[in-house]
Amino acid sequence: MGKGKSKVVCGYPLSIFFIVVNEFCERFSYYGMRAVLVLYFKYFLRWDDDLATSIYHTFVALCYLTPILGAIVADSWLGKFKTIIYLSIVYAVGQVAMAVSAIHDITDSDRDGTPDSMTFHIVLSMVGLFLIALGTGGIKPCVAAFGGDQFGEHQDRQRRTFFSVFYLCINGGSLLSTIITPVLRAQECGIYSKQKCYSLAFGVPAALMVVALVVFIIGSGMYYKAEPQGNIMLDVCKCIGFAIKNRYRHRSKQYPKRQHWMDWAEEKYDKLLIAQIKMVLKVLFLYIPLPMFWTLFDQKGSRWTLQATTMDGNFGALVIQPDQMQTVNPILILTLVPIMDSLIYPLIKKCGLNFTPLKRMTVGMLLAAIAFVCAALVQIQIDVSTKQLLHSSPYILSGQGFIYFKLTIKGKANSDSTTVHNTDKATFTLRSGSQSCEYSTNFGFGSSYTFFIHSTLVFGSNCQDSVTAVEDIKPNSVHMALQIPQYFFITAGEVMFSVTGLEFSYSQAPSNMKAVLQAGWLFTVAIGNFIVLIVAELAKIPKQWAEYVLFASLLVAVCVIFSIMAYFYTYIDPTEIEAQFKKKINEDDEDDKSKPGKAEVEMVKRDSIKCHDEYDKATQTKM
Ligand SMILES: NCC(=O)N[C@@H](CCC(N)=O)C(=O)O
Repeated sequence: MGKGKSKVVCGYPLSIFFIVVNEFCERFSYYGMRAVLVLYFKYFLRWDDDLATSIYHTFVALCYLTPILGAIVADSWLGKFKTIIYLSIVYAVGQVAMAVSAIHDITDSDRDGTPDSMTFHIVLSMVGLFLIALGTGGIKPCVAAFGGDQFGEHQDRQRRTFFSVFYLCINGGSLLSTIITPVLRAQECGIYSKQKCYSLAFGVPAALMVVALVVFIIGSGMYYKAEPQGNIMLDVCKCIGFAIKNRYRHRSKQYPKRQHWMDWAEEKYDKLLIAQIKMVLKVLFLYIPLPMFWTLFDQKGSRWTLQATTMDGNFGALVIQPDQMQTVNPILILTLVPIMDSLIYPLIKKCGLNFTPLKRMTVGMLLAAIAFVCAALVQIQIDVSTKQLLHSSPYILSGQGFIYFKLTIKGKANSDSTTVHNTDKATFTLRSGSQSCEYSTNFGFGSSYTFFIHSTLVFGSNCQDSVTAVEDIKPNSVHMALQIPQYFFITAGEVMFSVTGLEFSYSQAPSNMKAVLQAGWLFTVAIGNFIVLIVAELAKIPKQWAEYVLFASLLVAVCVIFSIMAYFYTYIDPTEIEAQFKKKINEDDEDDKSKPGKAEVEMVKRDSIKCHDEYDKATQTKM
């Protein structure tokens, strides 16, 4: 059944239990730390919003670039198992560095509650983040591919289920940590003085990373560990370089054409390697349009959260903060993945439709585009209902015996600033020397008020009558629940696109390049994030709804291109192709030994024909 020494439970190798638990803990660690990172920059390191945002996105982008490094190390040097162990240690050290960097007491020699040497905290946290990006990115392509490796050749169904469960664990970990770490951060802790407890908010993810590592090591005896097969990336680059050079040297018409430009490497390179490179190039070519999906998907954390700040988060007993709306995504993932796997896909199959991976991914893209149309409609609703400036208070009342102050009620979640939460009855204390009095009022989410305090105010008495509140900006009236449809569509799209793509990247990769192709898949996420920055910077569309429509249209256009490319894609079984190649190569070697005088040029031609035959035989199914 499975390939390792693992026991088999209900048709699944027991070893994958350790892999999915490891993933759960690792994702808890990653998303938990990420959830409070911007607030740490802003309120602990005292950075402004722009610097905090830029460093945050640079960190996320780095997390999706380092998978290439991890994959190269795994596939060509250490193997996936050792790579996961070593990089998990690097990762855990990074998380611990973050936790330590957030202990204000370390440099708070005057014990006033603020660090005295910010440089120490900044340097330590940057080193921590670099190690985390190296660790999380490095192990990411290896863990998924290592899980896939545990299944035997005839366990396609189980392997597909594994990738779904794997995705559930990612989102289970992310959901829990996104709820828990902000709560931990809001606690107060410290030795000399009590401050917001970022060290605890980073410390718990660090502990979870150690748990992830321990769980992974416990499963050690059960795993199937494929041996690394030399510096495959270097071989691939050399082989491609040689094919291009050789093709250029033989550009004259007198040389017969070859079926594929990579066949020009045949004079020097193993036919198996050439076939494997062809497989990888085919999939990488198909990846070209994919970043556009991530461009839309990753705006949940930016544009959609900003949109939520202009909405009403009052759900009766529960007041939802704008950034908490993001938890709708993992909640929906946990609901939709089982529904899709056990109901929708089998139903589609029963109807006789062949809903292939590439068709699923195409539908996933369309759903993401629909999500952005929903976001645009919500935005129009917000724009219509919004925020007219009712008064320009300073001009109305200057010099009339009033002093005034302005208060904006922001929909920020648990920020460290003095935030008055939606529908809270806020109480202000007005002081003059030792005298004071209190003023209370109710606020609406997103509203802005100017308070006029009469200069004849008598302290000691109730100051309620001496303060006049004027509403400058109306409270948000469009409810955050209206974001649920866009979250639903983007998450349904994610299930079809991302879960399927993860498995597709594994199943279509040659045995020695599984992690490399996973890294290629993750690289599309990094590119997608860069596109957000570029489009947001260059397009500068004044209306937010129009920007949403632009992104939706771009994705639909890209989706059409992808569906055409997918139509011409032929699914392969890399294991079968590799086995056939190895067999043929052995037969040829035997042949050559028995016929030593055969002309070399004839041999190249014959092998080339066989090579195409094997490849063609094994690539029959279309989109
Ligand atoms: N719902 C978020 C999620 O599942 N994220 C996954 C996949 C991210 C990606 N872009 O590939 C994760 O591994 O964090």
